[in-house]
Amino acid sequence: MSLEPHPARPSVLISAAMSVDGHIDDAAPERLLLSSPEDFDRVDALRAAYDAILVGAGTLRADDPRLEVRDEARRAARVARGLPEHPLKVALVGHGGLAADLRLWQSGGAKLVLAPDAAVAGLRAELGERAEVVGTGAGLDPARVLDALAARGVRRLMVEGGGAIQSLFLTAGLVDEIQLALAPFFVGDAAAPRFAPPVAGAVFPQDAAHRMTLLGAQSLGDLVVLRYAARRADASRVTTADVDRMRLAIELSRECPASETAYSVGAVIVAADGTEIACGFSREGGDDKVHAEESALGKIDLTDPRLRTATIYSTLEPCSVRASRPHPCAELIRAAGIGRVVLAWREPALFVADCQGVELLEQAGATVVEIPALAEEARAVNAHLVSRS
Ligand SMILES: NC(=O)C1=CN([C@@H]2O[C@H](COP(=O)(O)OP(=O)(O)OC[C@H]3O[C@@H](n4cnc5c(N)ncnc54)[C@H](OP(=O)(O)O)[C@@H]3O)[C@@H](O)[C@H]2O)C=CC1
Ligand SMILES: Nc1c(N[C@@H]2O[C@H](COP(=O)(O)O)[C@@H](O)[C@H]2O)[nH]c(=O)[nH]c1=O
Repeated sequence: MSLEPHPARPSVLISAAMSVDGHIDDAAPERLLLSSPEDFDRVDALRAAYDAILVGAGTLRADDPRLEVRDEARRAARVARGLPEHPLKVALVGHGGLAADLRLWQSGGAKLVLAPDAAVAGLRAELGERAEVVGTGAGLDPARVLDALAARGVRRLMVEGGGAIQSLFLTAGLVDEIQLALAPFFVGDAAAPRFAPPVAGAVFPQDAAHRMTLLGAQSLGDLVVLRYAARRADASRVTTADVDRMRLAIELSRECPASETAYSVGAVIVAADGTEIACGFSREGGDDKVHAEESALGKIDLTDPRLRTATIYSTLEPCSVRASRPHPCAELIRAAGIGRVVLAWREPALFVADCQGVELLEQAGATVVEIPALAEEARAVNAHLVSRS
């Protein structure tokens, strides 16, 4: 576990072609061409403008794509700008099982396979020199995928699909723009893959109350290409639901066994759909060292996919150093993949001279939100300590 600061995450474009009834392919084994030649040329120009192109394992298996910049002049223009001929080709893979003779491996340009740590050894054995294989931790958190790409100098990422990967980035609130080519026909098969299918337990931030901004609609022969600013989730805003959940965390903090040497803190972890995942409080369960966040995190399954879009509420700023345990709570929170942290009260200089919990979390890419209106209530539970500070 480490909390290295990371360079800015790349901007993310989702590019896809869809039938008017919302499908990105049919159910037949051959790849369905939704785009026209002019539209494929538009996609080629887009590819040439990006640092990396990403697809999921499902697309690799179904379509066997090359993901190349086809147009020679565009490749030459990239080289003239000091770039490689082709953008970095990135595959997100969950379990392995990629054929050694996929066209991607024979095609030009560097290839990077990102996979959960558990799948890395198998993929390296499968692929040999065909692609670099890098582990992303316990699962495939899209924010960590972006961090890994940022560390390789990727500033602009084009996500080409498929459906599961579109939903993964969209529901994580990590997409800046969508370019959707609408093909003038129906697929008419419920078994056919659809654009951005629903994901259990996840919500799309671009809902009816948060409509996307139309950037343009271009006619291209019989297709129309829609461009939307996808509006990232505004995670830095305090919502009414945040206040309600922080009040719950403050209630929990009142359950802490009394201590003269440690704060009483409550913590609640909530999924993006509002479901409570876990909660905890300081010194819970007879463990006189356990912190509230640590206690809550200790009750969850760290592979739970809801964590990547979850929020943790803590009445006190998560700790940045600990004498009694190896990992401070700021580190535990990021290691769990939780990207949003809401707190009521910054840690005063009493037990630790200068708590850096907020700074550590922000450096690690988390969004930290304070609710100053509830600070006094959270502090009051600790009045016997802070009256001395
Ligand atoms: N019309 C268009 O513009 C496009 C259409 N397509 C179509 O999309 C279809 C493929 O889409 P789909 O089957 O959804 O596959 P995807 O390409 O979206 O890949 C999904 C796979 O990605 C891996 N993965 C890694 N991390 C995650 C995660 N956190 N969540 C979900 N998946 C993860 C899994 O691999 P593993 O199986 O190893 O666990 C999973 O099976 C094809 O029919 C293709 O033709 C694709 C691109 C563009
Ligand atoms: N079928 C379809 C798309 N499919 C996308 O194009 C990829 C294939 O790229 P290549 O290797 O260059 O042929 C494929 O894997 C998928 O990402 N894209 C589109 O713009 N329109 C389409 O109709």
